[in-house]
Amino acid sequence: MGQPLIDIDDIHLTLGEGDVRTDILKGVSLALDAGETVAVLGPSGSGKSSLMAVIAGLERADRGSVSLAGTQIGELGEDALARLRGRSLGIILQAFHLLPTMTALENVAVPLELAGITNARERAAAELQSVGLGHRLAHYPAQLSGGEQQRVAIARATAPRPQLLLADEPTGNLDSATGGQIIDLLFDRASQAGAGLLVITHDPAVAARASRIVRMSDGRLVADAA
Ligand SMILES: Nc1ncnc2c1ncn2[C@@H]1O[C@H](COP(=O)(O)OP(=O)(O)OP(=O)(O)O)[C@@H](O)[C@H]1O
Repeated sequence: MGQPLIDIDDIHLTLGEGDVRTDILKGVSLALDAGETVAVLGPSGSGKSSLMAVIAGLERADRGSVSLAGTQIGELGEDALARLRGRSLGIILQAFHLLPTMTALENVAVPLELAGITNARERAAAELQSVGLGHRLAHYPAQLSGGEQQRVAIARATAPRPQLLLADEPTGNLDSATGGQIIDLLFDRASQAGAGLLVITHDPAVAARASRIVRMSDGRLVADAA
C-alpha cells in the first residue's frame, strides 16, 4: 500500500472568540487509503463537519498535521491550497450548493474551465450523462428535483477526477428512496474512479456501504471499526 490519501495526526481545532470560543477537535488522528470508503458517524455537534473542513483545508488546525495525497497542507499558502483542493478533492454537501444562474451543464463545466481543463463542456456533458442526467443539461437548478440537483453536484465533484471525495450528509435533504439512489451513485462513481470517499452521515444504511466506520464523540474519534 502506498502513501495514505488522507493522513491526519493529532488534530486540534478551536474556533470562535470570547464566550463562543469552543474546542471542537481534541486530538483526532485518521488515515484513509486510496480507494477506501469511510463513514463518519457521531452525534450532532461532535465535530464531524469540522473534521471535514480541516481535511479540505477550509479550516486550519491549531495543532497537528494534515497530509492530503502526500502534501502537508499546513505548509501551503492559500493559492497553493486552492489548487490542491481543485486537483485532488471533490466536495458534496447536504444542500447541493449549485449556482442558481447556471444550467446543470455550466455548473459542471465552469469549474473545469477555471481549472484549465480542455474540452470542459464535453467532459461535463459526459459526466452528467453518467449520473443519469443527459436529458437535463440545459435545466437550471430551480428546474431540477432535489435528487437531480444532488446528481449534478456529484457530477461536478467527480468531473475533475479527484483522488478523494468528501461528502457531508449527502442524503440529508432527500427522501429515503431518492437518498438510496444517490448513495448508490456516489459509491459507484467513487469506485469507478478509484477515488477514496469520506462520507459524514446519520444514516446507518449509508454507513453500511462503507468499508470502514469511524465514530466521533465530543471532538474525538471514539471507535474505528471494520
Ligand atoms: N465558528 C465556530 N465557532 C465556535 N464554535 C463552533 C464554530 N463552528 C462550529 N462550532 C461548534 O463546534 C461543534 C462541532 O460542530 P460540527 O458542525 O463540526 O458538528 P457536527 O458533528 O458536524 O454536527 P451535525 O451532525 O449537527 O452537523 C458544535 O458544537 C458547534 O457549535
